[in-house]
Amino acid sequence: MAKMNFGGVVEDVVTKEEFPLEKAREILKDETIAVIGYGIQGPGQAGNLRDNGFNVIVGQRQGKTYDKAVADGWVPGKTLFSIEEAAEKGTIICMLLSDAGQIAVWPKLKKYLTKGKTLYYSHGFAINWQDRTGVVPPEDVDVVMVAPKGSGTSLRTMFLEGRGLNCSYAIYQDATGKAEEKCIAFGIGIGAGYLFQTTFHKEATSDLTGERGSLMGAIEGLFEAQYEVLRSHGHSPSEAFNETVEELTQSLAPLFGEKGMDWMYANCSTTAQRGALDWAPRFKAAIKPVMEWLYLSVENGTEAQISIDKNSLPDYREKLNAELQAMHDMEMWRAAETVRQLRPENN
Ligand SMILES: NC(=O)C1=CN([C@@H]2O[C@H](COP(=O)(O)OP(=O)(O)OC[C@H]3O[C@@H](n4cnc5c(N)ncnc54)[C@H](O)[C@@H]3O)[C@@H](O)[C@H]2O)C=CC1
Ligand SMILES: CC(=O)[C@](C)(O)C(=O)O
Ligand SMILES: [Mg+2]
Ligand SMILES: [Mg+2]
Repeated sequence: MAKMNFGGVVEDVVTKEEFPLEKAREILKDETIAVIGYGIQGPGQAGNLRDNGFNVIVGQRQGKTYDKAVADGWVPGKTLFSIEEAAEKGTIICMLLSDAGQIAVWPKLKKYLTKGKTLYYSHGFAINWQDRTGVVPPEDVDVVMVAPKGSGTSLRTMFLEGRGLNCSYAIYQDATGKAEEKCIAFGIGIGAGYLFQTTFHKEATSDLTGERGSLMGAIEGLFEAQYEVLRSHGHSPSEAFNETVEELTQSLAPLFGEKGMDWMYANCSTTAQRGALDWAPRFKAAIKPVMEWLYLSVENGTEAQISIDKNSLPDYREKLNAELQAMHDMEMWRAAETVRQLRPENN
């Protein structure tokens, strides 16, 4: 553990310096890691673990993603199995099915959680809302979590670029006395940037807040509101899109990603700085009550229940795809396609 100061608050975190890959390999050398589910996180975690020299198998039901696993080099009968076969062979069972899928398969899978095995999650969902999910692990298994703070797609691409995606980790149940070292070793194995400690409860609530908030929901709401106001006042799609999204992703967000918001501000005009400093508190005041509403809706289980109900419907995928298509078809995101096409590096 390294003690690091985060804005005046000291936290214990794990980095590859105190916990190198060789140590992680040593800790997990006798384990068979069974990655159950090959959607978004599955390929990222399984691929990184395999490339890092761990003993990994994949369990996935037949269909398009099974074929993707084959295309990625997982060999049927050797490293690629049905969900149940993989769960039987694995000593670390990684629940990387969708959160609703985990509820559906739990009754079939729990019999493979024999004494001393490890049940691994990348989200606090199943355990934190166990009154709604029905997931109650046997007492003689370790239950741990490493939650990558980003898409499984980025986990893989950042690994291939020699970078790392930050992850949180938590221990829910330590039956063997070795849950924590296994958990951290796993996090290093999947290519974490640094690892910070949490609980299943804190991960689940912060994650659902973040994705509904600034990471996905709030940012789309912000973009749509500004784009529509600009368009309704006679600005062209090109102007509205560049002032709302393109400039942010291509010029300004990389600046504050690299050296902080004040540095991004400092690299903009004094006119922009004056206005942004005046308007930031107004947006904060308008948005904060919605954030409190969101947090409450997560904390009291409403958001989890909506996800469970909607994502357990037999046609959830068609319905989700239709909603994503409607987003794709919005003028703003169609304008985006032309803007991307016009990036000099794209033509
Ligand atoms: N998508 C991401 O990048 C992130 C996901 N997570 C967590 O990681 C876990 C996995 O999430 P994703 O990779 O997004 O999952 P996903 O939605 O991509 O689904 C993974 C797999 O689940 C299988 N599946 C779904 N329902 C099933 C059922 N009833 N029976 C059998 N198989 C079923 C699908 O075939 C799919 O291959 C979740 O706990 C999620 O909250 C955490 C961080 C980021
Ligand atoms: C990518 C991530 O961590 C999210 C947004 O929380 C998720 O995909 O659930
Ligand atoms: Mg997340
Ligand atoms: Mg999430």
